[in-house]
Amino acid sequence: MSTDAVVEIKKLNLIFPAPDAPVHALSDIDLKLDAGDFVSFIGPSGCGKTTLMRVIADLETPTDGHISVNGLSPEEARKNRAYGYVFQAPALYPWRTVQKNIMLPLEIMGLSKQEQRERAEKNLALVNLEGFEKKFPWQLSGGMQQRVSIARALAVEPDLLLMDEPFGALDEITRDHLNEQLLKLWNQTQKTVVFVTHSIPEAVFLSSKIVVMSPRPGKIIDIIDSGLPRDRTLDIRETPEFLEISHRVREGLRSGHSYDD
Ligand SMILES: Nc1ncnc2c1ncn2[C@@H]1O[C@H](COP(=O)(O)OP(=O)(O)OP(=O)(O)O)[C@@H](O)[C@H]1O
Repeated sequence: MSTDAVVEIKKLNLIFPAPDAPVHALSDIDLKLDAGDFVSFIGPSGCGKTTLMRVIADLETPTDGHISVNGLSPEEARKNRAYGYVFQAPALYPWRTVQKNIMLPLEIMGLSKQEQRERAEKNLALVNLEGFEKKFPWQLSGGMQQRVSIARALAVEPDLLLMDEPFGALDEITRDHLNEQLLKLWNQTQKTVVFVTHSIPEAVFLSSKIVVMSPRPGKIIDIIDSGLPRDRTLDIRETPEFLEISHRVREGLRSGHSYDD
């Protein structure tokens, strides 16, 4: 395995055991993600996007094959706090303020109170939520809550930001706005991001690499290295280059019969 890759996966399979019919969730996955990539996993419901991300995060164990994260096993990488995870729902504690929500994992890490406060402040600024430290989650909109959970994930200073359909529950206007903000954040922080989505425009707009998956069993059908500039605005969605990549994603999904599901 080369050491420059942040994530390297070779011939990986994952079969969920079940007494009646085991589920072959991931089949022969080969994938290499480089530092600074913004990678989207796109595919229909049940194709294994979340499972693949959970394998990277050491939340699932593959049945066979090889995976390394920063040249280490996923377990070692997790112990080194390589991951920040953002879920579909913001999963904030309602009885803790925004600041205290962000500080919680830092408290568990044993950082000093001052370091916790500094990191909360810095990462709230990154998601444009300065001044909201003392608010409670229920005082914020859904989009703002999701930004808090992104700030919380970034505050542990992970190499890899793993995002599982973080904007799936939001309206399209809010989602567009957050997509633009997320791209800015990616450019500012130079993090490696892995992002799960069902949306072709979202995947093409955000990504430097798009991984198209098909169900039964979950396979990678196509890996598209996007030639779009890193610094993009939503206007790019009207350009022939954007439409060409979208077309290739759609063709990949169609060849995997994803539309039948
Ligand atoms: N713990 C588990 N035990 C058994 N089967 C599971 C388990 N977790 C996931 N699966 C199955 O594995 C397959 C892949 O699931 P996964 O959640 O990764 O898909 P997905 O592409 O993320 O779907 P969605 O877009 O709906 O979130 C599905 O058929 C799912 O039912």
